[in-house]
Amino acid sequence: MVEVSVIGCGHLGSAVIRGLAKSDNHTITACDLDEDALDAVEPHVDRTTKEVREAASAPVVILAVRPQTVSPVLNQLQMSPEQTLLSFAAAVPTDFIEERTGGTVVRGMPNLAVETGSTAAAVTAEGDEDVRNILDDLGKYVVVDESLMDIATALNGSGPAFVFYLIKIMAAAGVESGLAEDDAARLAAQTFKGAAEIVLQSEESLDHLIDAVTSEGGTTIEGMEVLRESEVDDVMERTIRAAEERSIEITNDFERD
Ligand SMILES: NC(=O)C1=CN([C@@H]2O[C@H](COP(=O)(O)OP(=O)(O)OC[C@H]3O[C@@H](n4cnc5c(N)ncnc54)[C@H](OP(=O)(O)O)[C@@H]3O)[C@@H](O)[C@H]2O)C=CC1
Ligand SMILES: O=C(O)[C@@H]1CCC=N1
Repeated sequence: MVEVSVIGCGHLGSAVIRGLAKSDNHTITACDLDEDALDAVEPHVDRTTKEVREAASAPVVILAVRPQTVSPVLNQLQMSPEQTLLSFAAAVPTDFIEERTGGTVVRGMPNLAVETGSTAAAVTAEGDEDVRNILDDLGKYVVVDESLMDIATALNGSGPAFVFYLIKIMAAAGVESGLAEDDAARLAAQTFKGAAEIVLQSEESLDHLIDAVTSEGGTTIEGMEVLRESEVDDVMERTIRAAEERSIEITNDFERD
């Protein structure tokens, strides 16, 4: 069992808690100022607290508060170098955190799929065995240089929102043609999941996989023609860039502090 504290039990923190609870490998302390947030995660944790200092003793402390709340939380968090502070706060540089904690800092950017143990995460270091176990239980991760955390934040951190939007558009087209909403939503979501699984498991290129779906004289070729002639490449590029630029902007604010 790895003892872990999660500070901030909002959207991400509560999803981390539910994901870790499913793996059954962790003793979890949940910390938040908000009583409702603690009540919501209470069935999945061993202990809840409103006091940051009570969450500070675990070997791994996960920081899942909003960027602007990081500094006040760190002011109350007494940690030592053998403990790891695993920060999931977007755009908060490692240096900024290291200057304010005695703990060993690992910066990470997961996404909401921590909930199902299928997150895509970028981390600046693998950390010790406890940290690696936690990351493994939450999904898959890659180790990247800190300079790449802004693009990771846009791609895999914000990414689920962009994918949810695409699922919504595809499902809506199905409903427009007569599918029941539930059926359309399931077909669209399962199609994303299945396609993603093929990409992860196949050694073929994405162009090869597109070809494999595109039967001669069939349906896909018509759809692909519309897609290729559209502005979707530019739109998705701009979507990712906008999120990346915002991450850089927030990072710069921290570096000025
Ligand atoms: N949402 C996501 O998909 C992802 C989020 N992140 C990062 O995770 C962090 C949290 O994001 P998200 O979960 O969306 O935000 P939320 O606002 O949903 O959650 C933050 C939680 O922290 C609580 N909080 C505020 N101050 C303290 C404090 N002093 N001590 C303990 N808890 C406190 C908040 O309470 P209250 O609301 O009362 O202030 C809230 O419950 C951010 O830094 C974000 O960049 C990273 C990857 C993905
Ligand atoms: O929107 C945000 O700022 C956070 C970071 C990545 C996902 N959510």
